Amino acid sequence: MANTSSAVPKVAFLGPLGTYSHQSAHDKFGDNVEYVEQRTITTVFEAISPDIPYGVVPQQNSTFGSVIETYDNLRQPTVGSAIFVKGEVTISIQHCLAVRPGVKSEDVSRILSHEQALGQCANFLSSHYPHAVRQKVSSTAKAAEMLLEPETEDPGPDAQPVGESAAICSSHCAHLFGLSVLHESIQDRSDNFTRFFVLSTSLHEQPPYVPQEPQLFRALIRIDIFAPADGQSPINLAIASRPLQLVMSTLLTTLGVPITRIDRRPSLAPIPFQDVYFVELEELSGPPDPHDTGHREVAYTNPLAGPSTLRDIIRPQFHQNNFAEESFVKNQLGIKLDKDDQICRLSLTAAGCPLGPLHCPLRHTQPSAQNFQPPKQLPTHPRERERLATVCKHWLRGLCKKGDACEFLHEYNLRRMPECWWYAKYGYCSAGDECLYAHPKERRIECPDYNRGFCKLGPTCPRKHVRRVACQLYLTGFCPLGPECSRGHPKPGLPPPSAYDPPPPPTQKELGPPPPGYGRYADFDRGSGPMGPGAGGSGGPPGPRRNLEDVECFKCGERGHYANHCTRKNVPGNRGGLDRSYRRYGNE
Ligand SMILES: O=C(O)C(=O)Cc1ccccc1
Repeated sequence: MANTSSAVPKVAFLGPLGTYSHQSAHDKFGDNVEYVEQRTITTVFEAISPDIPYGVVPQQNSTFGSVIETYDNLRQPTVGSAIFVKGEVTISIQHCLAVRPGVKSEDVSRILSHEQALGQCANFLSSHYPHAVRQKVSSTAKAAEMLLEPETEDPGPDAQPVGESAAICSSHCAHLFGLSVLHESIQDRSDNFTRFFVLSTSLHEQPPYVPQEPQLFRALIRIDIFAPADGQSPINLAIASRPLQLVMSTLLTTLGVPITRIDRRPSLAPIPFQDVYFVELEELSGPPDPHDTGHREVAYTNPLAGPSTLRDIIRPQFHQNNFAEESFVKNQLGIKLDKDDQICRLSLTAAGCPLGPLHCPLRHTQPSAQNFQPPKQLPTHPRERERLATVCKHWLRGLCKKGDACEFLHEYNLRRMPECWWYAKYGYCSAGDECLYAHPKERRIECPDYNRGFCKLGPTCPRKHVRRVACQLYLTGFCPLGPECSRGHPKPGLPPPSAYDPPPPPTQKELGPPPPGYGRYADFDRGSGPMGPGAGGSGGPPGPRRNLEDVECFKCGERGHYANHCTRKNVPGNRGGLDRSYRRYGNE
């Protein structure tokens, strides 16, 4: 049994002797320690100190779930700073119903036990003792002990008989207290296990039990909001107002190790409906065993220390490079650098860090999303490439309907203006250098390759491709018209390099009349070609200027001037001028 020498380490447990906590503590520590019984789980936590450096508390039952009192104590700030979860032990729980010797089952009107034991036997109690009052006490052994206590209060002469009490405890406990067992193995599930935490004042020291080869490593992480003390930054409140569930869900999707358990209790922070989470992580040393009953040697690893991938989750060490120059820049030059904090691993995930860059204590780098875009595929066809480098002529007039989908540039860029229509068509533009549109010099000469029969550049060739029917005379040997011939005279030999040179700027004489429809000359360009007067110069070849005496004003109907020079502004009719519809359709 317990070693009473004061030199041996002490282990606090939920007493009195005979509890499952006592049994589990003994399973773990054996006879090499002194056991110090405590009245409640809370007092076990309180007892842990340099004098009593270890404790054992029930934590989770396979049937009834978490031991609330333990988790409530795990919320305390001392846990994680002065008290650490250092190990665990799992035992099988077999309850019995014990009574004072001589008490029969029909006399039982009250059943005492720890709330966990009452919960694990709930079905049995409902079916066998439906009318018995269930009373929670601090432990199973305490319940057994209470059966032996004399009635303290005098019930008075008129009081009804209260009946007999029974206790749910282990058979060993019943035997210890000299009780009779009415029913054995009364828990609702035959496979009923409870895990106990081994608490220690030291995170690093091995507790006084023989360490076995651990089969897995676990870590318990508490995620909480700490209440802002007076004078503290209001940032804590800001964090508090953020739902911690978000942190949790992000953690779940981000952590690379299995989360074996999550518990949640109301936070100790004075914020309504704020919870504290306990996340249990597991680092498997081998593949998980599907027939695993949970009885494996477990070592608790400090997630912040030691060679463990768990540490990387809590304090990720990646991306952190300290260069020698940094200290020189900071200390010698006194230049402020970016925060030296670790980079927040959550911020690098797709879900992002729920605390945001303002409230997260770690560094949030913000690489541009552009960095992760695949490079934009340039069109392969040279003509398409040329388009990408050309301002959209429709956009320039505010008429492009394609918006972002337009393959031309939507920006003012004088270097990338589209080609001047007049220049492209006629090889000159009367606006000359004033013209905002592009005047590619090559456009003014005919493509010597095309004239020979084939230009490999096709439509992308900057020079003019003028289609001509080959001159039959020339092909058969001699054309008397020579260069004046309007038909093609394809040369068999390679053109000289000078044939590709842009021509010298045209002289005023060469320019001739301005192209049809161009600006201020537009009125004079309405040639009397096949489309008749007023057909417009756009697209048509420049015709000879009309004699003004032949021109009839569209507005007033008089001859001698165009409508834009009409002085009779108030004449009614079409577009403010005369109604001349009768002329077209007759006078009816
Ligand atoms: O009361 C005890 O004996 C305890 O150790 C707590 C407990 C109760 C029921 C199952 C497991 C642990």
